Amino acid sequence: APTPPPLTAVETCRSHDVPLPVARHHEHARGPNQCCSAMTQAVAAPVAAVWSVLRRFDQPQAYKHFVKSCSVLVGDGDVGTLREVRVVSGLPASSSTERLEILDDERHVLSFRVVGGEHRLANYRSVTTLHHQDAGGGTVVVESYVVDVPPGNTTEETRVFADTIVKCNLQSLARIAEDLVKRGGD
Ligand SMILES: C[C@H](/C=C/[C@]1(O)[C@@]2(C)CO[C@]1(C)CC(=O)C2)CC(=O)O
Repeated sequence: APTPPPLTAVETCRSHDVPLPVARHHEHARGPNQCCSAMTQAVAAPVAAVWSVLRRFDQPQAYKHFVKSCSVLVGDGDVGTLREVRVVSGLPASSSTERLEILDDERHVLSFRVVGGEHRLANYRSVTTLHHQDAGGGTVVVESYVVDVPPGNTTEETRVFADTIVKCNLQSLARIAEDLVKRGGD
């Protein structure tokens, strides 16, 4: 059976009863040769614990296992900060220069965009938001992105590639935050 069309970010948010105002953050203007996607991750830890890991723009390697190292080129960790990410071997990438676009400690919204580097995901921009799960005190993470489809790849190939990395990142973020809470939130 043909793969179903990917849910739009707003539909994804709706499907996880994420309040629509938050879904607004995940509406990306998609150009003709771009692809976008959105996914969610449940975390058995409070929003504050997940946010404490997610918000560290200078330390993505805390949960992104494709990142070998990160150095801050400009800024102090707030909006406008530029980081240079070095990537593990085995990916069609070696480095990425990324700018922090949104860091909202009240509404738990983080967004960055790729502004350079040696890789194939030109103009990648993502938005990640955290939501309190009504029952159980856990967290739902919603992450969406928009990216150029590289020459020689289809939209679907691009989406599968980026989705796979984002899913790994979100699963790792969930484990790290859950361990943090188990260890007593040190
Ligand atoms: C898909 C996105 C990141 C991708 C990369 O950071 C990169 C921009 C350089 O290396 C990668 C890990 C893979 C790649 O090909 C393009 C997920 C995220 O980190 O938030």
